[in-house]
Amino acid sequence: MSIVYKSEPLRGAAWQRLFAEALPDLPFHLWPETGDPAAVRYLAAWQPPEDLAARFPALEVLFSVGAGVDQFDLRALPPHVQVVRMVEPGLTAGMVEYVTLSVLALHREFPLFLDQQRRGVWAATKGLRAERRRVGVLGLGVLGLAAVKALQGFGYPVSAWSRGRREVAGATCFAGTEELPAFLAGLDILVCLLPLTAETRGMLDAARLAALPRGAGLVNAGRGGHLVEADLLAALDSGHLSAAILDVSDPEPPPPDHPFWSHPRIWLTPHVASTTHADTGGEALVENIRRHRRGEPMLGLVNRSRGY
Ligand SMILES: O=CC(=O)O
Repeated sequence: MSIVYKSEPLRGAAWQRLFAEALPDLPFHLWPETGDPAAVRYLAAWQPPEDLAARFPALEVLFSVGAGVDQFDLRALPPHVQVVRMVEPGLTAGMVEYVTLSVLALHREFPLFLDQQRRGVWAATKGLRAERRRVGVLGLGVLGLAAVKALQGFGYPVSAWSRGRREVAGATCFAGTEELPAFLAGLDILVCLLPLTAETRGMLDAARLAALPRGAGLVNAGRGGHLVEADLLAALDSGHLSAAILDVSDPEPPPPDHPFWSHPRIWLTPHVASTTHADTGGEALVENIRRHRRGEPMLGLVNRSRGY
């Protein structure tokens, strides 16, 4: 029985050392080294090999080394293979930082002031107290929930939307497609932390952006595929939206002549909102393999038909 790691090599080397101590009976191979392919029970990867099923016939669990699993072709995996996304405190903390920074930047109108600086304009605005700035988070998974709690700490009235009904202390929760317009209509800042699935692809389109109040701002730290980029540009250029902070695009990076590079009201970061940490991520993987061996549910287990 063994595990193969196929992703960023430095983190792989750290995890190999950790596994040698924590699970010494489980050989840890760094791709393209796999040992006996028929002995491979676990694969930790960002991009699995295309011939996954034929190459590793005894594979039981495919672990994503990141929070998302949209990079996997879930339909092509043998039905018995379990899929697990990364849930680890370092990844969550990084996302909380990014979302907090972005919401504070929009709340304090930094995109406007930096654009004014470039144009040599010195003009103050009145600003708004946090208690009056309505912030909404799309997605209430591990990351969405952590973001909601952090934002509540600043005094923002926070609401959240999820596919299924959820309750979060102190937050107004909306559920399902039918409640999406009401959720969006009550926001000054929208944060997208959804998983990318067939249902959420293209969700932030002209109609959804138009449902936000005039002057609202957008943070997308989910996936580029959630956003119809042309619709965002139109909403910014018409003045309906005030600014957008984007960590993701589709494709990544955007083509050299893409307006995202130079738009005065867009801040673009190169998919850095959060990454799996070598230490805490390795510990989370060890813990999940222990759980799997004991027949216990793994943290971050993906419902394959739902896609997250
Ligand atoms: O986008 C990054 C991840 O899925 O961890």
